This record gives sequence, C-alpha cells and structure tokens, in this order.
Amino acid sequence: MIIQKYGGIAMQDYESRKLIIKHIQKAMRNHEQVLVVVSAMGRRGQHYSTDTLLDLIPTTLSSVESDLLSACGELISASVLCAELKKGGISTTVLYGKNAGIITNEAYGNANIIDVNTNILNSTFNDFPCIIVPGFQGISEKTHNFTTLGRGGSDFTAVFYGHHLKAEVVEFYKNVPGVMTSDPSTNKTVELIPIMSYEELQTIISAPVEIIQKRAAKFAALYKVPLHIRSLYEDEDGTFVFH
Ligand SMILES: Nc1ncnc2c1ncn2[C@@H]1O[C@H](COP(=O)(O)OP(=O)(O)O)[C@@H](O)[C@H]1O
Ligand SMILES: N[C@@H](CC(=O)OP(=O)(O)O)C(=O)O
Repeated sequence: MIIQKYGGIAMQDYESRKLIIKHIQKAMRNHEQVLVVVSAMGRRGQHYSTDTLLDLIPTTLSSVESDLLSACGELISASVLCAELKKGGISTTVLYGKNAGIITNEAYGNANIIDVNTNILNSTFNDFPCIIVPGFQGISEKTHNFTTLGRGGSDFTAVFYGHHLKAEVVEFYKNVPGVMTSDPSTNKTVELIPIMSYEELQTIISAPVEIIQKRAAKFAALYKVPLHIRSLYEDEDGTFVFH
C-alpha cells in the first residue's frame, strides 16, 4: 500500500486537482491500496483554506469551535476530490471522523494522538482500492469533538498512517521539485537533494514555510517511515528519505 499526501497548493483548484487525479491513477496501477490524505484548499484568501475559515471567527485561543471550523477545510477537500475521482470512473470513498480512526486528547489546535483504530480503514480497502481521508484532524476520546493536529498537520496524518498501515512509502506532492538546499521561494541558488537522511531532513526544515511539518518529520524519523517528497507538476524523482 502507498500513501499520497496532497497539500493546500496541490488541492487549490480544479486544474491542479486534475494532476492529482493522474498521480492517483498511476498509483492505483502500481499498488493494490492507495490512501490519499488531503489538506484544505489553497492559502489565506482562497475560499476554503484553513486561514480563510479561521478568519471568520474572532481570534481566540484554540477551542472546540475553532477546531470544528478548521477541520471543515479538509472535509471539503476530501468530499470534492472524491466526487471528482468518481466522476472520472475511479472507485473511491471518503473516511472521516471516527471511521478514520485517529483518536486524540482535548488539546484543541495541537492535539496529541492517543490511539488509532485502522479496522474500518482496512476493511474498507476490501471494497475500494482508493480511500481519501481528510488530514490535520482527529476525534477526541472523551467528547468525540473534532480536534486538529497543529498547523501543517496533514503531513503528520500521512506519516502517522504510513507507520500504522506499514505503507511502502508516503509520497508528498509539492509545488517544488523536492527538498532543496534551501527554500527556493527566498533563495535563487538552490539544488535538489535526491536522497537524504531523517536527521538531515529535520535539520533543513525551517520556519516560516516548512517543506514538511516538523512534528511529522520527527515521527517519520522515530519509526523510519519511508518518505518521497516530489513535484505535483513534473514526473521527476524528487527527494527520498529512508535512512
Ligand atoms: N528546503 C526546502 N526545499 C523546498 N521547498 C522548501 C524548503 N524549505 C521551505 N520550502 C517551501 O515549502 C513549501 C512547501 O510546499 P507546498 O506545496 O506549499 O506544501 P504543502 O504540502 O504544505 O501545500 C514550498 O513551496 C517551499 O517554498
Ligand atoms: N490545512 C492545514 C493542514 C495542512 O497540513 O495544510 P498544508 O498541507 O496545506 O500545509 C493547515 O493549513 O495548517
């Protein structure tokens, strides 16, 4: 099985989702099971992005309502991509909430995962070769409220499932060719790093724009989850992280 994670930029519009669909189709030709983790569409200013949604309510500390609101971004993405895949004749379904199996504490805005139940995911793979899950979210153990896993948390969702489902690889489709020597949006002279260690990946991640969420990179390093960070737009090799 393979996991593919598509972030806000990849999900942002119909044209880029057409590229996503091509990558999913390719993965389905090569793997029996494909788990697709999606983020909310676009960035601040685009209708359904996490920041646009959070801008709807007064700035307060993270709370039941702010997590419920921001979790909607990924739920919208999952529903839209599922509908588009089905329209293209691809057998797929969405699992979310309790069915996605990620159980957290009540630390709204930056919840810790305390349990995972992949039974429904595994049994759903008997009927659907491709499953879509909204990233960045879980369900709290006590109250069953939606919780979120910290900004950039869809990366964590993908890596977390990667470990628990023993995925061959977790792929991240980005608006850059892979991990570069530094952020290409602020540095002109950068080079692609084709292979790197988990330690090197963690060292290169820097604020404000993290190529992969730090928490996700740390988890991947701990459990040696194989990562492949690559371009949404080009069929090049990108960056492999597996040692
Ligand atoms: N070392 C790096 N190599 C490549 N991109 C980097 C690096 N550091 C920061 N970035 C930034 O990380 C961003 C992450 O890509 P993006 O497609 O926005 O991810 P997401 O999956 O979160 O939507 C890139 O646009 C790039 O500007
Ligand atoms: N949408 C959430 C989670 C996330 O991981 O997003 P992205 O994959 O676009 O960085 C956020 O903006 O924090």
